Amino acid sequence: MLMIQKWLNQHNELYTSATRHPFTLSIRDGSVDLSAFKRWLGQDYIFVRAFVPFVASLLLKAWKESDDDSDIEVILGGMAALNDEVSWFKREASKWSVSLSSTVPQKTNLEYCRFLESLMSPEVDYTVAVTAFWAIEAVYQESYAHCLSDGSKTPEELKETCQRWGNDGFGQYCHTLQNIANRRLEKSPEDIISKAEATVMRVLEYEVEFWNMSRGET
Ligand SMILES: Cc1ncc(CNC=O)c(N)n1
Repeated sequence: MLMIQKWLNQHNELYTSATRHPFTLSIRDGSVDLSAFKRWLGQDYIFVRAFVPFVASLLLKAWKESDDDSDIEVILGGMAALNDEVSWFKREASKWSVSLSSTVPQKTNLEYCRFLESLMSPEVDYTVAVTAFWAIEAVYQESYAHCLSDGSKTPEELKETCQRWGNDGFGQYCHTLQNIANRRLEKSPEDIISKAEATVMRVLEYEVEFWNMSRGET
């Protein structure tokens, strides 16, 4: 069995808490509190700005370490999507009257961004970093695709947000990332596999906490 599938089975509870979080479930059933959505929007813009240099560092690792040239193209495609995403956040924030310049990063966000920064170190193996990248993207893909699936009552004004990460193209892209990660993991020694697994767990925990921020209790 492929490594990522094995981990998802083993850590199914954690994976489900990230991909079926009360915040995204509330979008899906239409009960979402719009102030929670706005809080998420402001915080996620800050996260995405830190995510760009992480992906740049991953591109550098792929160029130095990858055994397959097409990895670079996949990651570069992810970068291009982020360029578009940054513009989208600005437009969306103005639509919802969220001031991005006065949004203060919450503790969880700062911690998640610091964790990303730790993964940018040249000491971190390409296999570990690309596996983390897959996990970060996959949580959003699964969470938002669920908001568009059969029986969802997602409010019209939130459908574009769900489409951004829930569309089929993004799903295909996540699948490609998963294939890259599995290919690398198959060829990796035990210590790298353990590090990658622990990193995926950390990502999932941070993603749960990130959704929790939408509650605005802190
Ligand atoms: C906290 C978090 N995790 C994953 C993503 C999705 N990747 C890029 O947009 C995101 N925007 N925010």
